[in-house]
Formats: sequence, structure tokens, C-alpha cells
Amino acid sequence: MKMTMRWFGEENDRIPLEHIKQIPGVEGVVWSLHDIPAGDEWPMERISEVKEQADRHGLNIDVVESVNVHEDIKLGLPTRDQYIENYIKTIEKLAKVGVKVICYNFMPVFDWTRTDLFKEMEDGSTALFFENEKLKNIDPMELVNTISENSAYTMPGWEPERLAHLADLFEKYKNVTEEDLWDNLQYFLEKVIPVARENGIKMGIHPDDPPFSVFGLPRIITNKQNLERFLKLVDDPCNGLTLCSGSLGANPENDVADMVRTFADRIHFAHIRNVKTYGNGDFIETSHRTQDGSVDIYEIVKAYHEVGFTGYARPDHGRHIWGEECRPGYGLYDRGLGVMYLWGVWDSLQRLGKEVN
Ligand SMILES: O=C(O)[C@@H](O)[C@@H](O)[C@H](O)[C@H](O)CO
Ligand SMILES: [Fe+2]
Repeated sequence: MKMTMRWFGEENDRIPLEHIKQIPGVEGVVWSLHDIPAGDEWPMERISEVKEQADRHGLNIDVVESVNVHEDIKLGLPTRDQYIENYIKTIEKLAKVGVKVICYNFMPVFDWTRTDLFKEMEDGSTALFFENEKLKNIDPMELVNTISENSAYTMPGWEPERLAHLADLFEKYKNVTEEDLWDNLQYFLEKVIPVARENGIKMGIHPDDPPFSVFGLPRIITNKQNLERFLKLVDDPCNGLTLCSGSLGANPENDVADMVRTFADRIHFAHIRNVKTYGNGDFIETSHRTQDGSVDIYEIVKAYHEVGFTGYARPDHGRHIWGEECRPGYGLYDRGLGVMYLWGVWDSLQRLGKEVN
């Protein structure tokens, strides 16, 4: 397991690379060019700039999250070919600086969805919260406003410029069914995966967060059966998964450890975090520790260990603790604690394995 940490970029993240470097066992940053609109080709100078910054701190840039997929590709519009062309050029450029994995998602309109970014927990910390009833009764634009107002930074997947045309976007999706979305995903993969393979890059789709439909929009990367279907769309090792325990774990029916065991060789990137589910569709993000949430993180790490996972991992979101002012879900402290929990479990399994053999 190669440990990484998400970093939003020099002027876009309060956490300096010096601090990331001090977290035990973190070898690389998971990065992106967050200001480049989905569908545009990434400029080589900008890519090289991040590579140099990371190099200076002895961190690798092997994983990119995300190269976002333009809405026209998800909608299957004739204009998609141009955007796919740009995507391919970006893949080729990323390969030039040694990128190994690209994480992306195929969620219509919104990336992750929460109704509260700073929900207070019993211990005084705050965390991202999803309230099912509230979502049912809220106008999508109101949610966009809450999320952009609440944050000092632009939230990936919630770009105000794109979401300004929300009504338009919803209109375009009106007749797009889940089956259409599958077809459009397949079309995209058939063009992109061969290029990724030639360039030594593995693609890892991120599951939908939460793993069910929001605002009536279709969502398909949601459970084991659909992950299986996804992997068969293009049956190539480069067509793989970013297995996100927190996204999938928001549906208590998903058994993430079982997915690790089943899809082991197609998991290129592990997002590990815990959520507490309440049985009515509500959930809150908790510390990584198994006892603190509803997802058995210990069992998931054990499954990765059992299958001999050598891919990349990162602590996904964390709570906001110790008064830290940070991007929602992306503070230094709780994610740092998360890394140490994951290593604690991993190292003890490693040692036990040696003692048994
Ligand atoms: O919830 C998060 O912050 C991430 O796990 C996702 O936003 C992820 O970066 C994207 O879905 C990947 O494209
Ligand atoms: Fe994730």
C-alpha cells in the first residue's frame, strides 16, 4: 500500500507540502489543476510546475484526482468527441511527468453532495453531513449556494461558473436514463482506456457520493453489481476503480471489504474513510476508527492486506478538529490521524503475518 495525501495546490490549499511530508509514510500528493474547467486540455507548463513543487519536497505526483469529465460526455452529446480528444491529450501529457493513476467520476451535474459542511458532533468537532429529508425538500440552487457560501475555497465539483447554468443542466438530463448513462460511459471508456494503456496510466473511477440518485439525476457507480458491470464495459486492467469506502459505505447494504476481495486487481486507488449511517439515509463523516462509524475500516484494511494490495491509498475526508480552519473535509489534523490509524492496522497485520509464516 502506497500512502498519499490529497493536496489542492500551492495557492489553493492552506496546508504546505512541508507539513504533508511530515506525516509518517506519506510518499506522494494526490493533485489536480482545479482551476481548469472540465473538458479543457491541461497546459504542460502547469503540469510540470506541480511536478517541480512536489519534487522539491521529495513527494511523488503519481496520482491525479481529478481530470473531470465534461457534462457533454456524460450526456452523450455530439460535442463530446472534442472533449474526449482533450481528455486524451491531457492523459498523454500527464504520462510525460510520470503520472500512474487518474481518478475521475461519472456523476451527472454534482460531485459529492452534503447538506451541511460543518455539522457539530458531540465532541465539538465538525464534519460533513447528509440529511436525506432536507435534500428532498431543498431546491438544488439553494444547495449550491450553501456549499459555495460556506467555503473559503471553490469546491471541486461545485464550480459556480458551471452551476450557474443549473436549470439548463437539469433540463438536459431530463430524458437521460441510467441506461443512457451506461452507454455514454462505455463510449468514453472505449476511447480513453486504450490511450491510458499505451501511456502506462491506470484509470480509477470514483463511486457516486452518496451512492444513490439525488434530485432525480441518474447515478450508476453505486454498488457491487454495478461495479462488476462497469469493469466489464471495457475489460482491461487499466479500466479500474478508486474504491471509496466512505462513498459506498453511505449505503449500509454495501460491503466494502467484500468488494476489496472481489475486485482486488482492478483497484488502483483506495479512498479510506468512515461514515456513520442512521438508517434513514442520513450519514455523517466520522474519524477513521472502526468504532466511531458504521463502516468496518479495520476489516477493509485487512482485506487490502490479504489481497496484497500494492496500489495507492489515501485517507479520504476527515473531521475538522483542534480549531483548524480548512477546506471542508480536507484538514491536516484528522486526515493525519487517519493515516496513522491505517498504518497502525496495516503494520500490525504485516507483523502478525510474518509471525504466522
Ligand atoms: O469527496 C471527495 O472529496 C472526493 O472523494 C471526490 O470529490 C472525488 O475527488 C471525485 O469524485 C473524483 O472525481
Ligand atoms: Fe472518495
